[in-house]
Amino acid sequence: MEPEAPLKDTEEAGITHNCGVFGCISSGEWPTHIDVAQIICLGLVALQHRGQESAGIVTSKGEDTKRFSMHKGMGLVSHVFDDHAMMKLKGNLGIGHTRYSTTAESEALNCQPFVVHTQHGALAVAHNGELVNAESLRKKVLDRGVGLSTMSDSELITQALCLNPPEGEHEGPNWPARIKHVMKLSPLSYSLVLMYRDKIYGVRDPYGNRPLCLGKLVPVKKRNHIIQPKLEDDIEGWVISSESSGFLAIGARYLREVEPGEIVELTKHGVKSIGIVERPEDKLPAFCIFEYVYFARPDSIFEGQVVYSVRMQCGRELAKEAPCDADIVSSVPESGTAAAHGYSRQSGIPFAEVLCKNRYVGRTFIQPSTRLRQLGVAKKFGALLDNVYGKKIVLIDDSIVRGNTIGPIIKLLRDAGAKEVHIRVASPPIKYPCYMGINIPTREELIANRLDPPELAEAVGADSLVYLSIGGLISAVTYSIREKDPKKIGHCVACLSGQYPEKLEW
Ligand SMILES: O=P(O)(O)OC[C@H]1O[C@H](OP(=O)(O)OP(=O)(O)O)[C@H](O)[C@@H]1O
Ligand SMILES: NC(=O)CC[C@H](N)C(=O)O
Ligand code: SF4
Ligand SMILES: [Mg+2]
Repeated sequence: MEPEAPLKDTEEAGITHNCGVFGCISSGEWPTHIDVAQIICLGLVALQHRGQESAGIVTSKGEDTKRFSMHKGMGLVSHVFDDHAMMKLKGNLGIGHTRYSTTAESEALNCQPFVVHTQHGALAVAHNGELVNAESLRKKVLDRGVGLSTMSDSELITQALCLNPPEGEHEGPNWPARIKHVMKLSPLSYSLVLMYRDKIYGVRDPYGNRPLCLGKLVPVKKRNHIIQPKLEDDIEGWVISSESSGFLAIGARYLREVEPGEIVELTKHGVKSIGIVERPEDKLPAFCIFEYVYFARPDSIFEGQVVYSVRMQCGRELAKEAPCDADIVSSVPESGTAAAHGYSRQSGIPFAEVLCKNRYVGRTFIQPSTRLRQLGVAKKFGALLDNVYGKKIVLIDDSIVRGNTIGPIIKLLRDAGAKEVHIRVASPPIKYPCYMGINIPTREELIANRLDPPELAEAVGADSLVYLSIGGLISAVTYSIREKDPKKIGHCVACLSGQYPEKLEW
């Protein structure tokens, strides 16, 4: 059967937009022997999946409040940071950013980190998230008679940090108090890294909506290809990052997550927690559940668990909720694969690959024109004929958003001789917009608002189609952390349920 409605007027696939933030500070004697800018650059490469529009790095020697070295530009990290750019970036500490725009245009003006000159010297800020009350905060800042040069909510945060805290300041700037003040003015969503003179601050909003974690840089001694840390006191520095995925690549060891509402301070002497801004009493954390489902790299760690293992558990839950009589379980690579392995283990049906992905075509949504985007899926996959021909297949994908991807893939499999194709989706139907840093299509564009599962199955040419339930997703995500204090566990599922962590301003 030819795929119908979901493929009309298609533009892109998936849910888009996030950002990556990264910071690094060297320990011991300054000037340091480690190449801080290079570490940040590699750290950003490992966060590239979070943002591919622009990238920037700001470094500092840590002795001067007036001067930072900075390089920012449009495009991928490897494109922005050529040898010439890297030469400019000297220093003992620095922060970096890789961006997908949410609140202002994707153009050079809005590249991050933002640098602002305060009454006490230069401050650099990198932000992942989106302020839910940007409008009123914007008004507050503008009412002080200060101008903003962009529409970016990240620049707004930077300027809001220039406001003196209500209790005033006596001996120079009190950054922790300023940060707390801004956190009280805006509850979410942000994970921030800030640099002022010889310090980096890391900040996670009180709901912990966006991820942020800490690592330590250990000396790299290659022996049998294993990175061996020497003694504890040999630590070469500290890093802070949206995800831990890049830590091994830069010789860093995972330390811990920054807690919801926590402010941490990184200096040449170490990392310390300098305060927590609490949520309202009755509120649980609201960590974005789609970090587990789709955004994050599978080797990252959130809440003490590896993302890949959580995705496998989603597949197990799906097998319990939506069993299927089939010859093989397979996946839509990349993000659906871990869940397919979980489904296979739970059901006892063997896993086999049915699609070969062209690794040089990136996530579908980054394609530049409508025509190329429409061709996206076809450009991206080929069918593995021997695994497909005459088979009843359960095909797992992590999510269905606009419904652009799944129809052409089913057609590809049928053309290759598949006997039956049953779709199982390792997350629930997405029905509502996100106001916290993720660009989810409009309600009309979201296929789950137009077609229920049997209608969608028919439209995309599947023999059956079942989504994981919200309860099933939450139990997969909390499966390995169920022993933890229940007050410390909570996930945002607003795009699935319509229940937002805070009352929205509009
Ligand atoms: O319903 P749609 O709007 O078509 O979007 C859903 C698809 O988009 C994402 O894949 P993507 O190709 O972006 O990335 P991936 O390789 O990480 O799976 C997601 O994993 C689904 O496969
Ligand atoms: N996706 C993000 O986290 C974006 C951060 C910020 N709102 C911007 O648009 O630059
Ligand atoms: S609404 Fe959805 S995408 Fe947005 S933060 Fe919540 S779970 Fe994540
Ligand atoms: Mg996919």
